Amino acid sequence: MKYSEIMVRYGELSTKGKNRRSFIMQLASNVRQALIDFPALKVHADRDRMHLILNGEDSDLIIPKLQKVFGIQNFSPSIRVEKDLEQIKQTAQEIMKEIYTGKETFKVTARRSDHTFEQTSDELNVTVGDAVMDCFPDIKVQMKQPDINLRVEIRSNGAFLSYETILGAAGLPVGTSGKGMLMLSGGIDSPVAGYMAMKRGVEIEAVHFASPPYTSEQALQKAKDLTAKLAPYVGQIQFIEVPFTEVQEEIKNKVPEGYWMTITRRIMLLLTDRIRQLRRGLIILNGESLGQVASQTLQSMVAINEVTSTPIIRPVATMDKLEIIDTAQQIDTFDLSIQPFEDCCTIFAPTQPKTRPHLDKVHQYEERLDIYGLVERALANIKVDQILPESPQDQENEFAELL
Ligand SMILES: Nc1ncnc2c1ncn2[C@@H]1O[C@H](COP(=O)(O)OP(=O)(O)OP(=O)(O)O)[C@@H](O)[C@H]1O
Repeated sequence: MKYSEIMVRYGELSTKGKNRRSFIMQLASNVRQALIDFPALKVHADRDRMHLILNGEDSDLIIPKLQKVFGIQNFSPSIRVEKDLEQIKQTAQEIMKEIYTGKETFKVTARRSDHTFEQTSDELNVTVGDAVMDCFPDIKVQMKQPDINLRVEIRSNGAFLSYETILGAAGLPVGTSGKGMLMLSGGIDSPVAGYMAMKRGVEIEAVHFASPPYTSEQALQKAKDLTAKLAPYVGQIQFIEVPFTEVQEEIKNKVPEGYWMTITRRIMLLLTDRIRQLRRGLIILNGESLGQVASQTLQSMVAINEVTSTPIIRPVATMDKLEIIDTAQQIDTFDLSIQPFEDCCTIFAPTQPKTRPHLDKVHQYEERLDIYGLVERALANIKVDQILPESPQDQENEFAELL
């Protein structure tokens, strides 16, 4: 069906009182960014709804992208016609001819914001309903939960007909809650943590620690590909690659094996916090989940967390692994995450990491390291890349390479 516009209904925005205006502006900007590949499309946001004027752009390509924008409850693609009863009736009939299979019940829901229009909403319900029944005399009308709800809206700039309500991604528009640094490994959990944070409005930047030559180019690429899977929710994500080889070699040479993991994680966190300060983030996010591995016991978390007072949000902390996997599958990161490229933590993993590290020992071993120098050198060599959503073209190319 050739739609002329998509009408967007806001999600939780309605409960946000005074902030409403800035929320709507952020959502409009996120929608524009997500649909940047459709130059003719125009976005008009008003207090209650947002209207995407398609100007000939293809709604089939736009809809999947719009479904990833947080802050949208649902949306309806609609057809615009002149505010003329004959045209409205005819379009209603055309829509029904396309979607009615002989079984569905239906009703018409008319709404009139232009009160100069010749019929009231109730009258329009009857007029359009009769027009449909002229075409399909046996069709059943049902007021409560009909299979097809044919909506007619009379606004100042035309009459709009729609029948579909497509669920949006809900949540809050990304950017309305400030910025957080997401510690992104190549695992299953951290991309899910990033997705969940974005859903609550947090803008994320991905921080990834790489230890070449111990970690491969593919491991780095995997982290970037995971970032590209998260990018459609915002349009683009900054990816910060932190060189971590020197830190890990120093730890391996100077710290007893049982404490490698704790001290590695402390320095990762310290570095992430410095990057956060430099890039004006407010919080740190990671994919830690309670009790999965040695680094994620409560005692370990306390020892690692000691290096900063910055809030660390752990969106998946209390989720079961199966729940996390479920979300990873929904957001299409799972298959990438399980690719077996060695991460910097796996390569330098001690055989028996301390699950209950003692802070006095941690401090004692850290004395052996020039932490200040290690941190400054790593910071001086970070690389920042802008990661864009994977385009359908890239996906085709990847597929072609496999053939
Ligand atoms: N190389 C890395 N770069 C950035 N962050 C990392 C890295 N390794 C671990 N982290 C952070 O520490 C958290 C816990 O790491 P851990 O090694 O226990 O999990 P993982 O299996 O590597 O990854 P995930 O938790 O994402 O499944 C990760 O979720 C991530 O936030």
